Amino acid sequence: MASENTVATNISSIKAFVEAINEHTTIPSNYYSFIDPRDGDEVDDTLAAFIPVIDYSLLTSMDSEMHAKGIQELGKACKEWGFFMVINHGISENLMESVLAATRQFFEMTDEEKQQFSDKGVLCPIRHGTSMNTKAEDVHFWRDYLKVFTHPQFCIPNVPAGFRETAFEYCKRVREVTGELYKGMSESLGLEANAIPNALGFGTDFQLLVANLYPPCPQPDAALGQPPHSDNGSLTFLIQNGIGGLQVHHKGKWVNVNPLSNSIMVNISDQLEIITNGIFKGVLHRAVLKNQVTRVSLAMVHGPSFDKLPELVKGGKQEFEGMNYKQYFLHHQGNKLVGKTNLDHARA
Ligand SMILES: O=C(O)CCC(=O)C(=O)O
Ligand SMILES: [Fe+2]
Repeated sequence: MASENTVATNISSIKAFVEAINEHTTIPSNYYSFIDPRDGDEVDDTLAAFIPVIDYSLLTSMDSEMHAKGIQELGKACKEWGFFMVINHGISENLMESVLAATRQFFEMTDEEKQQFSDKGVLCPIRHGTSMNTKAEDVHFWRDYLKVFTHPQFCIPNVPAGFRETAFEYCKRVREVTGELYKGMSESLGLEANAIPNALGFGTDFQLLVANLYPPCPQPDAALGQPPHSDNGSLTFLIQNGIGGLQVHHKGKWVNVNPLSNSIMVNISDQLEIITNGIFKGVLHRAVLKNQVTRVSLAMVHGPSFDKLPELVKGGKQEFEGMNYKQYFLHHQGNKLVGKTNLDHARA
């Protein structure tokens, strides 16, 4: 039995750790994110009803009034929340469920089967591991992950059966929606539609699949699945297995996200904040835990082309220094994630 005084060392999978403990009442002390449960962290659910909903069919509409309405709503969401739910995106519920099921099956493979994918470094195209960055962090997180490069090269493993095919289709569809959102965002800033796609090198852009597994946690109020952070790319798409856990930070409060059925949660990330000179905000977010069920989420991170220096699309006093995305990615993934401090690294 784990006790409050236990410091867990060498946990290479929190899933395996949880399965090995039959009776557990406390978590290892180096998983405590909060001294007192959720110490000083106010959750305000009255804000949840105001989370922006973006109707994708408006953005792609041939009707100019409808299109303009979609653009206006998208721009507002990017500026005020840095987060929204997309509806009517045209990606079938069946595909979303299949890719989540295949992801879950990946984690359900034996430790021996997963061993070949164990994390060997940030630039490794397939890596399976636990927490966020076990080498750099003092506190660990109740999460196992699989991270795979999916564009320009598609590197999904051949196991479990069907994972590669389903993920290929999902990644392709999500990238199409990303391209349209980039165009809509450009227009919302009064720029021509291709301004953001061009600034990010869309075409040879980077796409990363991040699968997250959060096993049941005996003290869900003491630990976190992921700490408060912003994502390193430009736009992240998130779906989950029907179990909530994402919280976004808005106006100084945490807000639980309960996505509308068949919607995709989208967050603005650091690279869009950089190229818009801070007009769009990368949202601070974190993952909280449950004590009875396993949560699976699938984040598709979209970033600029790896070797391109993303270009500024909005003028004014430049808030950020140019840094190519590969450098930024290495910095973000190779260090401890503390809020949005990685963005400070790119500040002018
Ligand atoms: O699982 C979640 O709700 C959050 C995932 C996330 O923030 C990430 O993978 O970057
Ligand atoms: Fe994230």
